[in-house]
Amino acid sequence: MPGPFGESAIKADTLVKTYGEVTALAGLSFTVPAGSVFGLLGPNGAGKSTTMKILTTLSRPDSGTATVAGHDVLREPNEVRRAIGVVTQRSGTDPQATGRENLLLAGRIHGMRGTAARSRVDELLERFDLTSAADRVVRTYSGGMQRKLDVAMGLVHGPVVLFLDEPTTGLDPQARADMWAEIARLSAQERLTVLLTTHYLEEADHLAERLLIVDRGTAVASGTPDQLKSELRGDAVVIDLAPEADLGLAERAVEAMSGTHEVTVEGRTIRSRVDNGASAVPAVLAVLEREAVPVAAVTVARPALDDVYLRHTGRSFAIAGEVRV
Ligand SMILES: Nc1ncnc2c1ncn2[C@@H]1O[C@H](COP(=O)(O)OP(=O)(O)OP(=O)(O)O)[C@@H](O)[C@H]1O
Repeated sequence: MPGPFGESAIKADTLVKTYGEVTALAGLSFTVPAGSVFGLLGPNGAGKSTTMKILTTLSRPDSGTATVAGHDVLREPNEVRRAIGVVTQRSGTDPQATGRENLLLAGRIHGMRGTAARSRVDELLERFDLTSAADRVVRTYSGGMQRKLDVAMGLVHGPVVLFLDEPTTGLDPQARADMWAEIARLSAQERLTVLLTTHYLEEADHLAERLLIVDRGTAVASGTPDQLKSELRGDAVVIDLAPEADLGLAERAVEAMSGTHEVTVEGRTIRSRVDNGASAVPAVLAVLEREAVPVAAVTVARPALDDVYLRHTGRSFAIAGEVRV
């Protein structure tokens, strides 16, 4: 179902931004379907923050255009600001005020007053599981609670697009899992469009329906996490043979199967690449049974997003994270 501004909540078209000699964005284009979670990934200095700043009207591109929620970021910045929520890495909360006071203040900044503001704040406190802590000052909150309050503040005026800059950096695993669940719920149930940047490939894989890998100000790869991973040579199927199995016979049988590549044998383990692991496993088992080769175990492993990242940026994610370009 198209939203009020069509199927795309964000359209960036050939964005260029330079800072003196440094080209932060070199013609970046992408679209974000309405109601989806979109992940922007890239090493330090790739241009993620610059992109966020342009889309949230805090910076102007040298050239190129962008629309957010159907409004042009340059010609209609006020309409864009009304339609978006922004949660930056640095918390915008006042630690000396209570959670409720912070939310009421955020509402007031958006012109919300009286009963409407109070009931919206109650609703958000409830949704983010902060009701019992609502009247405590924020400096007593755990990191996870503070982050939830940050996101609640970004949502107080009911935006249709939410920008989240590294939403779970510094959170413990439980708080991260809670935040993931909340972001997934917001997009699924409320058709909120979420653009997030993250340094956690696992987070991008888990949460983002589509990903854009940015490097040196341009898009180097995009697609669903599964699409990006399937660009690699498919799934790995690992067959552990029983001790009495005929190794040579098993290897020949697997090699002869169509759609099976790169068959290698190590000890009693046969590894191969297949296009689709889930459908290949029953076929592999059937072939080995026909040849009377006893099998101890079969496992399927999908390529990790880190492999995709390495392929497209020439650097592994962990190393790239430390490199300033
Ligand atoms: N205000 C500025 N003045 C000068 N150079 C800047 C400015 N802002 C960004 N840059 C440069 O532009 C490039 C892109 O920076 P940007 O902050 O967009 O990258 P990023 O992908 O968000 O990185 P990070 O993950 O470190 O936040 C970098 O080379 C950066 O040094």
